[in-house]
Amino acid sequence: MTDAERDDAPVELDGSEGEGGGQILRSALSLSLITGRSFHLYRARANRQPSGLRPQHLACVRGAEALSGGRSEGAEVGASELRFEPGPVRPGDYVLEVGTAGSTPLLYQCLFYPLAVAGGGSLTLRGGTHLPHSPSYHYLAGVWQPMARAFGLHMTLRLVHAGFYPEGAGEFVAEVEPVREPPRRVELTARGTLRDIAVGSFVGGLPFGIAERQSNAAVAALRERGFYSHAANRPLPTTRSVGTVTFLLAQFEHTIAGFTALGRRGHPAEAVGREAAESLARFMESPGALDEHLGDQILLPAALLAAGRLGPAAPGTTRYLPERVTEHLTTHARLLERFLPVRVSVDADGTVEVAPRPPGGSTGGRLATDG
Ligand SMILES: Nc1ncnc2c1ncn2[C@@H]1O[C@H](COP(=O)(O)OP(=O)(O)OP(=O)(O)O)[C@@H](O)[C@H]1O
Repeated sequence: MTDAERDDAPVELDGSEGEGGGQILRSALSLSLITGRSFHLYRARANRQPSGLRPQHLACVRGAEALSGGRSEGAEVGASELRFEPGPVRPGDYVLEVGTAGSTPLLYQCLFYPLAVAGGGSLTLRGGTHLPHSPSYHYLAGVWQPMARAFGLHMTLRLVHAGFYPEGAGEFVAEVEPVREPPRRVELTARGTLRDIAVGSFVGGLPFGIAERQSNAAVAALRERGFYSHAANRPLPTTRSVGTVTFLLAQFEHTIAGFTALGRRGHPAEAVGREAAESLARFMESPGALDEHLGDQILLPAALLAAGRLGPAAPGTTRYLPERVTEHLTTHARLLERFLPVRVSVDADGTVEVAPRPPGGSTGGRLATDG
């Protein structure tokens, strides 16, 4: 056991560091459940307006308590300080609500790793499934899920109802398997040739013609840039909420990238389709193997692999080239190094390496963002 793991004192976390958003809390909860270490978060979400914890963050705290019988202090809306003490995670089936339009994919990413490491189970999550500034359900299923599989983390996902802002009221069900055969090394430093672009255009509770207009615009904007794509328009089941989404899934020889654009009132369907196409076009201009969001999200499984926390296999190393080194990425990296004996470093060309920390070694090297 290393120093980083032996320490019984709560991990002290300054929530205003770097990006200063909700991700610090969500990842701290995941890591606390996996390592058994408690934490004290202060200045929570100091860089956001309004600052402090929001209902969707509290839903993650409640979820972490439900999985482990752990305890928290200070978990209230608007709170800037929180203490969390985990219990042992119990494999099993859980039904959790994020409340009005909180993100179920973000809640899932928080609880999935502890549940998988503990032996698996199922999560039925209710709230928003397609919300701004978070992974959409389609991104989770199309991009994040295959990435997790590369680390020996398997799941089955099923969308029951889509939930859009502001009502939310969506639901998805995840069957989480125990970890199997983690790899020794994950190398995602080149995407290789482009194989396929699928345009998915969806409407929930709104006229189907909107889905056709979104996908026509996305296909045309891609064609103008020299990319050929194929489209499928689908209705999504909803309960109370209505909304639309365009999701582009780009398959490369070695990696997958995904781009979500959401409809909003007063925003033409064509603009939504073009927005998704432009995100993909920007990605194509970079040498990145992974889109910028996966670039911060992959750090958690990579760190678990490097710390030997994914089953009995020896610690492994992950190397990848994200579209951009974002502040989300660097903030997340520093957090992981607080809980686990790992080192995250970024090369001059932007390649990220997550490796076991050498005995007596310091934390990562250059970690400046490019933006
Ligand atoms: N379009 C997108 N596709 C996939 N993932 C996304 C997208 N937009 C944001 N994300 C991911 O969602 C997460 C959001 O983290 P952030 O710290 O901003 O959390 P938050 O709780 O939403 O923040 P806030 O503190 O603003 O409430 C990040 O992992 C980011 O990569």
